Amino acid sequence: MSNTILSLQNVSIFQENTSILANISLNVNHGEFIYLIGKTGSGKSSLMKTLYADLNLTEGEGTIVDFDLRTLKESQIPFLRRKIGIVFQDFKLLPDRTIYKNLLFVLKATGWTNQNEMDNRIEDVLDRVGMLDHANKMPHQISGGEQQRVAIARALLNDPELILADEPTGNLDPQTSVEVMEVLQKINANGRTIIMATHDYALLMKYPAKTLKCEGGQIFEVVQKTI
Ligand SMILES: Nc1ncnc2c1ncn2[C@@H]1O[C@H](COP(=O)(O)OP(=O)(O)OP(=O)(O)O)[C@@H](O)[C@H]1O
Repeated sequence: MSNTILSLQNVSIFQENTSILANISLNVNHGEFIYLIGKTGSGKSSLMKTLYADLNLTEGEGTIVDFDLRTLKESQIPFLRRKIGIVFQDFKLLPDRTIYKNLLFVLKATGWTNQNEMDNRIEDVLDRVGMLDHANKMPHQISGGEQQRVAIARALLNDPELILADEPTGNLDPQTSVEVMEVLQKINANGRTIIMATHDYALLMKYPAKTLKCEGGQIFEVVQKTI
């Protein structure tokens, strides 16, 4: 098996015909933790969206968790999304149902049918993020940090090889950010690859890792002291 989980070659990314990132190349190996930084509007979210096929890849070559982004068909997107866990800044939990039912909804939507297996899986992922005791609460009954833990649990449901986290601590206070980061670190220590877009330089300093910066339509690796 190749050690590469993500490869982009000479990729250009557009939003409504405007070039956002031009002719970029990057390679991510299994098990890496990668930060993606850069000013507002520099293209971090556009890159993330390309990786989870919310934006079509129209220029260059890209493969991710063994899917070819250039030739990916609409019908393959659900299968790609099962191998990628996505975590957003604003959690995106369904407000009208409990934590348990939020997770059940995702399992059913991704093809699970056996009730015992679904219950075991939900218990497992909630336990991993320390939220097992909150399964029957509604999203509004838990804090932002707890909602983000649940969102991470949701991303883990299908045991993805790669987690894409787009500013996962953007709505959290510094202490809660550290707690959520500890969860992501643990997931990475268990062998999962994580790409995390962030503006939180305090976290970068506390948890050093390979850092890629979007700037001027390009993406390049930076060493921490020059950030
Ligand atoms: N749906 C869209 N339609 C048109 N233009 C868009 C769309 N989404 C983003 N853009 C533009 O693409 C550029 C890159 O935006 P993007 O969201 O990728 O940046 P970012 O680095 O993630 O910013 P932030 O740190 O604020 O999240 C910006 O100029 C933005 O206005």
